[in-house]
Amino acid sequence: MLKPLPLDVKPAASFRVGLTGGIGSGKTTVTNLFAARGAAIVDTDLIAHALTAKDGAGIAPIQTAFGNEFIAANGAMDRKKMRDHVFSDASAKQRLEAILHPLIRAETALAINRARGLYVMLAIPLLVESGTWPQRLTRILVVDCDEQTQIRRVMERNAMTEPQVRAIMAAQATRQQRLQAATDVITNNSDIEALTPQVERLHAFYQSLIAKS
Ligand SMILES: CC(C)(COP(=O)(O)OP(=O)(O)OC[C@H]1O[C@@H](n2cnc3c(N)ncnc32)[C@H](O)[C@@H]1O)[C@@H](O)C(=O)NCCC(=O)NCCS
Ligand SMILES: Nc1ncnc2c1ncn2[C@@H]1O[C@H](COP(=O)(O)OP(=O)(O)OP(=O)(O)O)[C@@H](O)[C@H]1O
Repeated sequence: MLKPLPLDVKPAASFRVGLTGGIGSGKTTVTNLFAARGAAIVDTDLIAHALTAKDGAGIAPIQTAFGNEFIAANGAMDRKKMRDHVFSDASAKQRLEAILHPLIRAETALAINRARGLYVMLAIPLLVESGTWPQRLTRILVVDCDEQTQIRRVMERNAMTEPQVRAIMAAQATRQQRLQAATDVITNNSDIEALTPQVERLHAFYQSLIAKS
């Protein structure tokens, strides 16, 4: 039985876990398990989605830079169309990132200030790729997954082909680069049940580090 969540607790400001992993490695699945144990999750993918939803701050600059065809009828960014575009055109990806990354950083800073829980866990897909995140984090937790499993899970979830998934993976750090940057690793090659003991061990470890600090 899990203890009631410490929802009103201001987290230890200096203790920040950055969680990363390749596309489909299981970041969301793992952060949900930490959230259930009282960690405050700030998920930069969710922030990026909100910025590109109808009336999000990213919509007007994206419309100007990419044209109306990248805005869906409901006013949100057409995600599938943009995904196909940016992962086959590196300069388009750079233009999209130049619009969204400063907005994501600003919203992330606000979300960290609002966060309540035992500690803050920041889910950042491009943590290793970014020059700035690693030095702002206390721990770097990598969700590691072998490439075939990663590809299979994304193909199943997003109805994508293997070349499409591989094009996204090619735009990301390699598995090796992520593992080199890691202070902690969760392996997600088998079933969801295999994640729980790994999460519980690290959650206890993080709390012990906070208690000592
Ligand atoms: C390219 C877009 C349109 C694809 O949308 P889609 O709904 O298919 O994917 P979603 O946003 O849920 O992201 C899923 C995963 O794709 C990968 N990914 C997304 N953006 C990037 C990127 N710029 N470079 C490499 N991988 C990326 C990450 O592994 C991420 O977890 C979208 O991801 C986007 O707007 N990206 C730019 C913002 C960004 O860099 N986000 C990631 C870091 S917060
Ligand atoms: N251990 C597992 N067993 C079975 N399915 C899993 C497991 N871990 C994750 N999945 C499934 O694989 C897919 C990808 O997982 P998840 O969304 O957690 O990854 P992610 O790293 O957050 O993805 P993205 O990079 O696209 O944001 C999801 O459909 C999820 O339900």
